[in-house]
Amino acid sequence: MINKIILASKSGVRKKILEENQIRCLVEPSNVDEDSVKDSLLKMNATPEIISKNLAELKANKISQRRHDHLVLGADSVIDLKGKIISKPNNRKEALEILLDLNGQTHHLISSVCISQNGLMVWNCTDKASLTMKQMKEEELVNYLAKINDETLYAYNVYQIEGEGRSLFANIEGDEDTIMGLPVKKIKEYLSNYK
Ligand SMILES: Nc1nc2c(ncn2[C@@H]2O[C@H](COP(=O)(O)OP(=O)(O)OP(=O)(O)O)[C@@H](O)[C@H]2O)c(=O)[nH]1
Repeated sequence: MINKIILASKSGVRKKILEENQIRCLVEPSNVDEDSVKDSLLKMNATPEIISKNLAELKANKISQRRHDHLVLGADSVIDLKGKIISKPNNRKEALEILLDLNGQTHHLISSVCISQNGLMVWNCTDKASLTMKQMKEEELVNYLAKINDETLYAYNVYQIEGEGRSLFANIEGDEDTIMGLPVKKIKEYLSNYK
């Protein structure tokens, strides 16, 4: 069983999820330019799932190319609303627009993971959760946003499922770890069988 890998992510949440599952990790963020990758993939009509898979692989391969001594894990999470990718807001006006788009609708939170070795993908997985938002008044959404600080809003997008965000939803199907950015059960299974 491998229990020490490199996490190619600046996400403290992902590190926490790995450590809570007895997977020790060294952190080396990839700092991949996600927006330019997304833009070029969208020009090729890539789906949100394809975009998240590609970003996870780019992040893992970039670090793995210079760290041949470890397995490297990259990850990416996207919101898929009826086939349209919903990226993180750049300001509070955009955050409210996202919430209004998600309002009363069902969307998917897709988290993709890639494990690379010597600069190449050796394993990957993608997991989806389905979240149905309550039909809320705009005023309620404004009041909700007022409770979310900038750091959380711009790091995690418009909801933190383990926090205030849960109150937005009428129904949630799927793994909470996946929603938080890491389908850790599948990762554990792979690493425990790694030879
Ligand atoms: N705590 C929490 N974090 C969430 C939730 N939903 C998404 N996230 C985090 O939001 C971020 C999604 O953005 P990504 O681009 O996948 O990752 P990142 O944080 O920018 O970090 P990199 O992997 O370095 O790109 C990740 O850090 C996820 O862990 C949630 O409900 N709760």
